[in-house]
Amino acid sequence: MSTAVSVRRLRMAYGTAEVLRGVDLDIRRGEIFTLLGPNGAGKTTTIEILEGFRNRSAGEVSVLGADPARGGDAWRARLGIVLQSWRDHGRWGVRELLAHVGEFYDRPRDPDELLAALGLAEQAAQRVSRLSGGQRRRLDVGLGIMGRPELLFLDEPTTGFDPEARREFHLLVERLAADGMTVLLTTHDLAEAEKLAHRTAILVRGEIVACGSPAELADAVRAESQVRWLEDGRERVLTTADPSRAAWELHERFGGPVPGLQVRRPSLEENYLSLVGRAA
Ligand SMILES: Nc1ncnc2c1ncn2[C@@H]1O[C@H](COP(=O)(O)OP(=O)(O)OP(=O)(O)O)[C@@H](O)[C@H]1O
Repeated sequence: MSTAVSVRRLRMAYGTAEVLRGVDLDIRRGEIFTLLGPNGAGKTTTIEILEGFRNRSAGEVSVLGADPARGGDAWRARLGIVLQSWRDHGRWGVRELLAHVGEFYDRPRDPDELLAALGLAEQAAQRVSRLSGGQRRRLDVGLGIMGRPELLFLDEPTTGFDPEARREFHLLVERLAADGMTVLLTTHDLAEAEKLAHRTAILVRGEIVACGSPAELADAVRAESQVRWLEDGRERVLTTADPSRAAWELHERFGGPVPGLQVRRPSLEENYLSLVGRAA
């Protein structure tokens, strides 16, 4: 499979503040890739560099075969960019706004087909300012994909969504990827990354601390369990990547059942938080 995005040793500083410290990434065509990390990790900075909106301090970046710092209009037309929110079109009608944006592209989508795919057919004539938050976000995606982009950037697309709106949004992103679009999205939400992404990179303080498929990430993140037991009247705690072996060794040492033995495997969520905490 060919590569949509390749990033090597990407560094970014705002003045003296180092925000990205040597980021490496490869995103394949047709992949849903999530950049996951806490506030201030550098997610928006990374995608702004990939979109060509921000000049990097150092490193090599290729997006759809071009360096974003030198990408021209033809290159930019192959990207779909969904900003955190378009706020300034409230007075437009929903269909009217899509049709208007379509005029900027050579091969725009049909606005009515797109409205149906977005689940917004009933809102076609409504003013943008009257949409709910979830409907608004779906329209934002519609605006981003009107020109049939090869690569879609979504910056924290589901912030503020209720579970139903989130599920519908995920289905929409999955359909787009199934049609061959590459999708790069940022999120704070581990569950979202786990559910939606083919692969996820966890960014903490400008460094990738783990990257892989949900299963690979679970292995990387679910690294440590706690083994507890009672010895000499006190509770002992051992943190280990191999709790079965630790329990077996204790069993050997005690020559039988281990008093008060407990093995606790933290949830992926707890481990993600501890990974984020450790790196910070
Ligand atoms: N234009 C700027 N000038 C100076 N510092 C900036 C600028 N933009 C972002 N930063 C700083 O860079 C760091 C990374 O910000 P960025 O917005 O990339 O993080 P993020 O992971 O997207 O965070 P969030 O999840 O809160 O959106 C933060 O410490 C932020 O304060």
